[in-house]
This record gives sequence, C-alpha cells and structure tokens, in this order.
Amino acid sequence: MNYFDQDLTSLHADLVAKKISALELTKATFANLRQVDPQLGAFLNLNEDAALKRAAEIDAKGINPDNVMAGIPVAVKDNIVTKGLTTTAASKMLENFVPVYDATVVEKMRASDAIIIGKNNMDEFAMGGSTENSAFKVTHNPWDVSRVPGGSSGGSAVAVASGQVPVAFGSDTGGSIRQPSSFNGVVGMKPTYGRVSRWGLIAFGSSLDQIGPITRSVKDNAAALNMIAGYDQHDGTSSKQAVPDFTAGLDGNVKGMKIALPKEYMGEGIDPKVREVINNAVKKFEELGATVEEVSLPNSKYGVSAYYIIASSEASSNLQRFDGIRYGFRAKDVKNLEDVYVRSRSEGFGDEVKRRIMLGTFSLSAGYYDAYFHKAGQVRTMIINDFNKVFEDYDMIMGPVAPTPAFKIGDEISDPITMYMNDVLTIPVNLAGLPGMSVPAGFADGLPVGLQLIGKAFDESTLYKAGYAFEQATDVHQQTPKVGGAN
Ligand SMILES: NC(=O)C[C@H](N)C(=O)O
Repeated sequence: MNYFDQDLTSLHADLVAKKISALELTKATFANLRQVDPQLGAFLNLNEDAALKRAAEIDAKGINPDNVMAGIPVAVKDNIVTKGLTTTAASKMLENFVPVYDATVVEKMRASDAIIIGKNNMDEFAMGGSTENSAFKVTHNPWDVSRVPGGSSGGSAVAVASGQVPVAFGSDTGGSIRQPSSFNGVVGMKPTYGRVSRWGLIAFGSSLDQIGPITRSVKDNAAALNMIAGYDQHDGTSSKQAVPDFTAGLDGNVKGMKIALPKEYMGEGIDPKVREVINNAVKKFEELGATVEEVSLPNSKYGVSAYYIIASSEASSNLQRFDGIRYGFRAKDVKNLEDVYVRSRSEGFGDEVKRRIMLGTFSLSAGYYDAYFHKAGQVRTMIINDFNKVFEDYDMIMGPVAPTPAFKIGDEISDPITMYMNDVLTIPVNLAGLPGMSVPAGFADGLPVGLQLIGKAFDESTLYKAGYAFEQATDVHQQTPKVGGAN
C-alpha cells in the first residue's frame, strides 16, 4: 500500500474503526517499500522486526482515538539516534554504530505509538544538498530518477514523496529539510530554533540545527510537529515557550494577512521558471485576500559566506569526538596514537566532511578568528536585524526555497561553491533561528518547485495557516511522482 490517497486523518479514522490494524498497515508499508525503494534508495536500514512487534503491541492495547499518530508508520533521518537501531549519519565513521539511547524526538514518537519503519539516507553528517555525499548509496528523485532528491534530508523527503511513508523526520542546518521538500514536492517544516529538542541529533552546527517533519500535506505536518515539539531538559537550547496545537487555525482564511516578498529572493540567480511559479503563488495569496508587498533583506547576500564559516566551525568542534578511540571507525594496522587519529579520521570521513573540518578549524584558529568566525557572527546579527525590521510590518515572508528545481545526479557534486549556493534562500532563516516551511507550489518542466514561508520566531502556526490555505486553493500537492505507486 502506498500513501498517496491517505492522510493522517483518514488513516487514523481507519485505525480507530478497525478497518485496518496497525500490524496490517505496517506489513503493507514494508511490502510497498520493497517494491518501490530499490528504484529510489530512500532508506539506509529498516526496522522491520521491531516495527511489526511494536504494531502488534499497539493493536493489543488499542488505538487511542485522541492521538492521530497512534499506529502510524514513520521514517527517521539517519542522524537521529534510535536505541538498538543502527544510526550512521551516512558516514563510514558510524557504519556499525548502534545507539544505546533514543533521541528525545524518537522517545516522543515511541510514546505516541508511532511506528519507526527505518532510517533514511542523507548527506554524510548532513553536509550537502543532494544526498550524493552519503558514504553508502545514491538516492534518486521519484519525479525523475536521473535527478538528485536534494539534501541533506534527501532520503526522508523521497520516502514521503514516493508514498512509502506518510511522515518522515529530517534535520535542517542550512536548508536540509526545506530544499529536499521543494525538490520532491512535499511539505517540510524547519521549526524555530529551540522549538524541538536536539538531544540525540548527531550534532553538525549546534547553533543552527533543528529537527522537523516532512509530509504530503500541511495538516499532517502540523500534527507531526505537535508530536515532537516542546522543552527538553536534555537540550539547554530548547525553549520553554508554550507549544500551541499546530493543527488549530487551519481554516483556509488568509484575508488581511500581510506578506512580505524580499526582492533579493526573486532576483538574479533565480531560475525564471522558479520565479514564475512563485509569482503565481503570490497571485493566489492575493486572490485569497492577503496583501503581498516587496521588501528588502539587504544582508541576505552575505548569508552563505557567514553560514559556511559558522556551521563549519561548529562542525569542526562537534566532529572532534570521532577520533578512532571512543567509538566509531578505527583504522587497522596503526603504528602509534597519532596514526590512530590521523588514519581513522582520514579513512572514516568523506571529502565534504573533511573540507568543512578544515574550513572550520582554519576560521577558529588564532590569527584568523577575528577575521572569519567573529566577523561571521556580526553578519549573522545584521541578518537577524533585517528580518526583525520586516516583521515589524508583516506577518510572514515568502519566496522560493531554492534557486532551481532538482538538478541532475553528478552535475554539481564536484563544485562545492555551486552546491553551497543552493542554500542561499534557506540559510538566512537558520542564521536567524526562524521557522521556515516549504510548500509544493508548482512545477518547472515537470519538476516540483516549493514555496518558502518564513515566520516570526515561534510562529509556526501562521506558516501552517497560510500553507493550508494555499494548499486548499491549488491541486499541486495532489500530483504524484513517476515512481512510487507500485501497489
Ligand atoms: N545541512 C544543511 O542544512 C544543508 C546545507 N546544504 C549544508 O550542507 O550545510
């Protein structure tokens, strides 16, 4: 069974009415996955035995009619630790790593009786925008298998887009949920920094990383965020802000909403076909009674440079723990201690990860710190100020997610700067810690294009409200990709 014709509401109704059991649903999910995923490669490892056992337990105790996630199969990006289930971050360094604890989000999934189906492919340690940096496999875009799925949460976005699971969880440091969601025609939310616990997320850029849901519809996305949001004593940066019900207020009404369209997001470097899709979305919002006005985020253009200094600096520190001693990959036939470090890290990490470690170590080193890391922090403040100024007058910002639709596998991987520029429109949102969502907006030459909605801190609700209204007014989200509908 694929999930193209079902959403969480209808699945939940069927489970409660016992039209299908959680066990039958789980079995059907694996049966379909075995047909579909060999063509796509969204999963790195499956959790089949444990999932079937868990589904039977959930059936035995009964589906809670007030919990829409009960008995629902979900997929999890492979940088989110799962107790007893291999978690590799798509790195040779962690090829055989079986965590001894669950990430807080995974604990919440288990507490909600969601069923973890497996772990999704990604760029190694979440560094990349195409999933081509995985040490293990290539993931293909279900709309055109010669194209990348985006990244770094490419496997999670493909698992949902191809109808294999109704919900997947990714992480977003500079666009890693939103860009693959845009490339695959699904809904992806990067929540406000602090909204979701990072405990158990294998750290990349700790001041930027957030976990968020990927789904086929806005309402499903809101329900999935309900499950994972909230303060966690294990994550000092998680927020005590009250968590609203994100599915409330989805009424299709955006009359009077004031929306800002940054001119920098629609200018040079943006594929004209992407711009056309976004312009049509603007018209749709205006028809629905919102006002859309052009604004400026003048410092956006410095975002990519600042991000690759900040994120790489944080990564160089976070990845020090992979030293060949404590856990993870250790090189064979080593001569001495230094050889353990050097060879384990040289052989265990892929090229992009090494590039970031070197970049980060350089920008943190004495003599360069002020010129790079400190300066990048100042740029970050300017970007935050740009957003604050716009949000004095507007409820929400919108624009494209990425400058282009999905590109061909192999086309950009040898050119890091081109790859980094993919994130030019998503990175500022992470630097400012704001919520950002990709909603399917249309197609360019048969490839999905996402609309990015950016909100005030802790105002995911406005994004869901607007995204829902847009979704109801278009049929884009009902289209299905070439690969996925096996049975
Ligand atoms: N991790 C992310 O959010 C994606 C970004 N392309 C990066 O490589 O850093």
